[in-house]
Parts: sequence; structure tokens; C-alpha cells
Amino acid sequence: MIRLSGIRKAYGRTVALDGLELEVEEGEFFCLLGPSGAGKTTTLKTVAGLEPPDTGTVALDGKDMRGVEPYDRGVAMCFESYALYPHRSAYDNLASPLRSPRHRLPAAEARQRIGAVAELLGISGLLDRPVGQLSNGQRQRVALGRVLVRPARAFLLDEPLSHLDAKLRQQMRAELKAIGAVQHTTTLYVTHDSVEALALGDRIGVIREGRITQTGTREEIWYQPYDTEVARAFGRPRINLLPGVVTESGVRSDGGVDLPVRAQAAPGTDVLVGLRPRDIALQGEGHELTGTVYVTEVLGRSVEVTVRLGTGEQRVSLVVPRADAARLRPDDPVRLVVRPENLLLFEADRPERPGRRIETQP
Ligand SMILES: Nc1ncnc2c1ncn2[C@@H]1O[C@H](COP(=O)(O)OP(=O)(O)OP(=O)(O)O)[C@@H](O)[C@H]1O
Repeated sequence: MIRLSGIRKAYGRTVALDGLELEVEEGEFFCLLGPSGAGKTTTLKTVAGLEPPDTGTVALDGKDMRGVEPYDRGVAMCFESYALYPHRSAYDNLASPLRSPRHRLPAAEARQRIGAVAELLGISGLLDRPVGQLSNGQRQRVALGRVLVRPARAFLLDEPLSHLDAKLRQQMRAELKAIGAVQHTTTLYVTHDSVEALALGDRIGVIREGRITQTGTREEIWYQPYDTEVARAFGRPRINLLPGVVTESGVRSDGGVDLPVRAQAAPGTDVLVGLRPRDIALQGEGHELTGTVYVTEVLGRSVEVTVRLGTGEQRVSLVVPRADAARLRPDDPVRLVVRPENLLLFEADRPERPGRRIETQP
């Protein structure tokens, strides 16, 4: 179990962590998601003991880590900028953690462990090659393997798949969680890729400017985002956020489009209505919206259609199967359908902070 409380860390005048609170349960796979500079790597280094916090405490398995050296914390960390021995073979690089006095294993057991990890990472055929001769993606997998071969109290992984091409990345993502060691070991996994976080995380923590904005399961993050920024971070194409005003019966968006969302907010409140592109359809049951086609863009098997609503001031994008969009041309009138339960509601964004989610009534 990893627990960070009240962590503050500044580098000169840059505040990297600003009162960070984070708890990763025993055996959990926890994804820390945030944009560049949010403090993700600093969080991992703080857990590993590579950066002492200015204030706050780090506890591993309930034990305060103050004064405990990185080597003695029992965590295995993989950096994005991996430190490997370039002249040594991939095998040697994988084996080196198992040669340390702390983790020494009988040779046969070490070989077996390395073989199993290499197999899962798809690098069995590269084990004899010097790491300096491998591609970035291959090196990254060796670096990840080096972390996973040794028993640890926790794995700390910093964007371990970032150098892989899309296909391999997707494949490795699926395999990573199937690795026995990963299943049994508390893992804190850093990424700026929301698809990766949703695919991998038992829970996800969204970090922004050195603080955790929201922690939750993928369902909680998706259906109950804390604010518009969390809502924008998940889902591609991005969530539609339509500005409007709370009325007696729902929300009237700018341009006069009525949306059936009942807010726990006073009439007249400025709000944003959130509509995910995959929750808008061209047919079916639900609340109807009318508009005209603005543009269509093919995304493989589906098509993103952008529609001007009502008088045209508001645009929404939706994702529909290619067959359904085949007949659509710019300026064609269209009818859209949304299910009221899929509508999210937020306060309007303010300069000082993104709009928070507002509870809605069924
Ligand atoms: N050694 C350092 N010296 C000075 N500033 C630093 C140092 N390390 C990090 N920072 C600053 O602290 C902030 C957080 O950095 P951090 O590396 O934790 O972000 P990150 O979320 O991991 O970003 P990325 O996704 O780009 O790796 C940034 O503003 C960064 O510039």
C-alpha cells in the first residue's frame, strides 16, 4: 500500500507538488493521469525516495519512509528515460537486478523468471543483442522487463509504453496486466494517455498542477467527472460542452436549443451541458435535437459528424457507424437523439477554475 499525504515539493520557484494526497491499495493497479508538467514523475520519485518532499509523508505498507534510502524501500521503478547498460546484452540487463545481494536468486530460477518476462514483453529473440543496438521501443521493453523481473513491494512505472508504435502499445497494454507479478504487486503507473489509463487502471487519479483533482474507477471518472477539465481529458473526440442557462424545466443553450437536464441549481445559473459524441445518435429513442450537417470526417469504421444546432451558433460532434453517415452531406438537415440520462451538467468555466459538475435529477 502506498500513501502520500500533504506532499509539497518545489524546485526553486516551481511548485511541482502542492499538497498531494494519494492512496494506492494493496495489489491495485493505479494510473496517474495528467498533462505534461503536472507532477507525475515527481510523485513517483517521491515514493521511490529519489526526491525528498519539502513537507508531507510517504508511507509504504503503513510504514513512514522518512529517512529510508531508495534501495531499502523495496520499490522497483522504471523511468521514461531508462538507464540501461548499452554495451551489455538485453539478457544481462534483465539479469542485473537479480544479481544484487537483496534479490539474488538461484541461477536456474533467475533464468526461468527472465525467460517468462521476456516472452510476455516479446523480446525473447533479442536477449543476446547489446542494448545499444536495439530500437527505442525494444529498449523500452527491456527497461520494463528489468523492473518486472524482481520481486518488489510496488512497481513505479513512468510512461513505460510511450516509445512503442500504436499497435504494439495496444498489445502490450493488454499483456501487461496479465503478467503475474503485475497482478500481485501494487503498481503506480504514470501516463498522459487517457485511453491507456481507462484500459489499465483499477482506479485512476487525475493530477493537475501538483494536486489530485479526482480519484475513481473508470466508471466514476467517465460518468461523474469532477469538472469540465476531467471531462475533457477522457474520450476522443472530446466531450461537447454547450453553454446555456438553467430554466424552470431544464437548460436552454445559447442559440435556443432546449435540453432535458434538470439541474440542482437555480434558474438563471450559467452552465455547460456535457454530451459525449458517442452518446448522440441519428436515430432511436430519446430527446430530439435538430440541426444541419456542418462537416463529416471518417475515423476508420465510424464517422465523426459535426452538426450545427438550432440557429447555428452551437455545434456538436457525434460518432456514428459509417453506414449511417454515408448519405449525409454538408447543410443537410438532421435529427439527433440523446438520452437524457447521458447528459452531464457543469458550472460555467471561470478564469480561475474549470466548471465543477452539478448533480442532475432524473
Ligand atoms: N529537477 C528539477 N528541477 C527543476 N524543476 C523541475 C525538476 N523536476 C521537475 N521540475 C518541474 O516540476 C514540475 C513537475 O514536473 P514533473 O516531471 O513531475 O511533471 P510530469 O507530470 O511528470 O510531466 P511530463 O509528463 O512532461 O513528464 C514541472 O514544472 C517541472 O518543470
